Amino acid sequence: MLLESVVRDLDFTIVKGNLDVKVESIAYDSREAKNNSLFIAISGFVVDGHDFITKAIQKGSTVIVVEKDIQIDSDITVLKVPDTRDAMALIGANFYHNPTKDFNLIGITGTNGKTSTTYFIKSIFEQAKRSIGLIGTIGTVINNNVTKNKNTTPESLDLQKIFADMVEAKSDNCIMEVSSHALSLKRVAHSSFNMGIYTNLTPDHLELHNTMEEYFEAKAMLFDLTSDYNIVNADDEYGQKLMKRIEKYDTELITYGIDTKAEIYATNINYSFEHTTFTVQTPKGKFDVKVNLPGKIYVYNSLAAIACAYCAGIEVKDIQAGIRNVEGIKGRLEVIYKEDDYRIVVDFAHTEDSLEKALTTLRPYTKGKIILVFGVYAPGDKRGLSKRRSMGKVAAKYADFSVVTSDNPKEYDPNLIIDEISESIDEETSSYNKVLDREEAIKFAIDISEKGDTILIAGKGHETAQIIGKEEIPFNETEIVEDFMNQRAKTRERAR
Ligand SMILES: CC(=O)N[C@H]1[C@@H](OP(=O)(O)OP(=O)(O)OC[C@H]2O[C@@H](n3ccc(=O)[nH]c3=O)[C@H](O)[C@@H]2O)O[C@H](CO)[C@@H](O)[C@@H]1O[C@H](C)C(=O)N[C@@H](C)C(=O)N[C@H](CCC(=O)O)C(=O)O
Ligand SMILES: Nc1ncnc2c1ncn2[C@@H]1O[C@H](COP(=O)(O)OP(=O)(O)OP(=O)(O)O)[C@@H](O)[C@H]1O
Repeated sequence: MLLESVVRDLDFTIVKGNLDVKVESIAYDSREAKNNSLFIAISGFVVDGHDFITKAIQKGSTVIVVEKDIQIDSDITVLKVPDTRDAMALIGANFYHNPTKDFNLIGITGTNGKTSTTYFIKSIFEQAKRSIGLIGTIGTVINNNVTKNKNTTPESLDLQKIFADMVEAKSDNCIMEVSSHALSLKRVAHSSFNMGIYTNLTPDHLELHNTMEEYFEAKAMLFDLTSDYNIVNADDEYGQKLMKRIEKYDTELITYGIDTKAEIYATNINYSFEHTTFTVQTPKGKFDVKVNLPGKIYVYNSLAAIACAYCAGIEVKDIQAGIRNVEGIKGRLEVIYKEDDYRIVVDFAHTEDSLEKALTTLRPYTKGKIILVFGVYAPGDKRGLSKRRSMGKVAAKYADFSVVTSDNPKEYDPNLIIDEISESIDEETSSYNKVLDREEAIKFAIDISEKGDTILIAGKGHETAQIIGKEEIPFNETEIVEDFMNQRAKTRERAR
């Protein structure tokens, strides 16, 4: 593609060279630069992409896009823009022929419930025979092929490529999780969203956003990018705030809730561990729904999906079947071992709110004790302290016994992280133990458990690796529990 087309609608100045250059590929990492590529220099959190321009040129880049004044001697084209992250989103959209204009793009944001809601939406759309791609924490799904993403919401250039792949695969719809990082770091800039869905807002990622207000503003940005419908949880305090923020927009606002009467709301809710049934009231009438997951959180998540399907004009029978067909979601209150009323459950809860919700959801179905195995995934320095303390408080309040262990310590000292969580628990109760190694922590929890207990292994959910230092170490909680239980059964058999 000619550079002139690649930079269409971009705000830039030509530092040197001209626009009559053929661009064969685009890179934001010098290691990915190829012959006749355009390299975009991003000022990162760790390093500065402007320091890798020479490397990119050595690898064949012939166009460089910068946001800083940089001396470049090579005989190439250099463009300067106010913000290279924003420029990358527009350049990506241009290079891949604006794929989001060719399908119905639905974005979902909020602290918790995004992944689960996307799975309900996907199932409903498929039931209605509408093709749909998915982008989120579990990966990208196109025609049921799953590929992993580095981030929940990929970098803008990668995202535009995924959108283009979806258009090529003839997906008419795309449901994607939009993280607050993505909104702040312009990963979804220049994408045309038809619908935006808001779930809830509770403390998380404050190392990037500093305050809840900043965090809210980041999430709210999604609703500046939507054209047709905004779907908002009316029971959520920040949802109410969002509704006020967007009330003047032309986009139609559809609310959902349980405690607040909203456009889409649930009544007659009946809970059991295996499933929840309720009646949904909509402006066009009511119908019954069955969700195969326990607790109020999955009523919310299915309501968000129902509101989305309602806006898309999907028939009631397809909505009902679509929700019912979701048998369970990997790593979301997933029972990985069961013997009578004894259960071992894996859940992706990794914030104070989700941990509280997971523990309170399990409580009514636990005859004995709830034993919680958890760590905290947050920067191991001062920035992660409040998360460690508040998750410690939740554990002390809602679990009967906590085994404090490592989550993804990354480059931080896991012992310090565990000590800080434990200090917070210790202010309330002495019912906890520290076990550094996560596998040993799981085994310890099983060893101290009794009939009727529930063990909740929280934090990693569907993940199959632990990040220690810079290494990703395979770590599969389901396999660890299965192997350990098999071994125990054999040992007991031999002892008889
Ligand atoms: C804080 C954050 O979001 N960081 C993202 C950011 O990294 P960064 O700005 O620190 O990049 P950097 O390492 O300083 O490098 C700067 C630039 O130099 C380039 N470079 C670097 C080295 C080199 O040799 N050559 C070169 O050109 C890099 O490619 C980059 O363009 O840009 C990178 C490239 O796009 C992202 O991969 C990276 O996500 C990291 C891995 C991350 O952990 N992000 C998390 C916090 C995140 O985004 N999470 C959200 C929310 C998840 C949730 O729902 O909870 C998500 O959407 O995943
Ligand atoms: N509506 C909800 N409100 C509060 N907590 C929830 C809700 N739905 C799910 N959870 C809890 O949050 C955890 C993560 O859920 P899910 O993966 O759906 O959220 P997410 O928003 O995609 O999270 P992430 O962005 O971190 O991937 C679940 O394992 C569960 O413990």
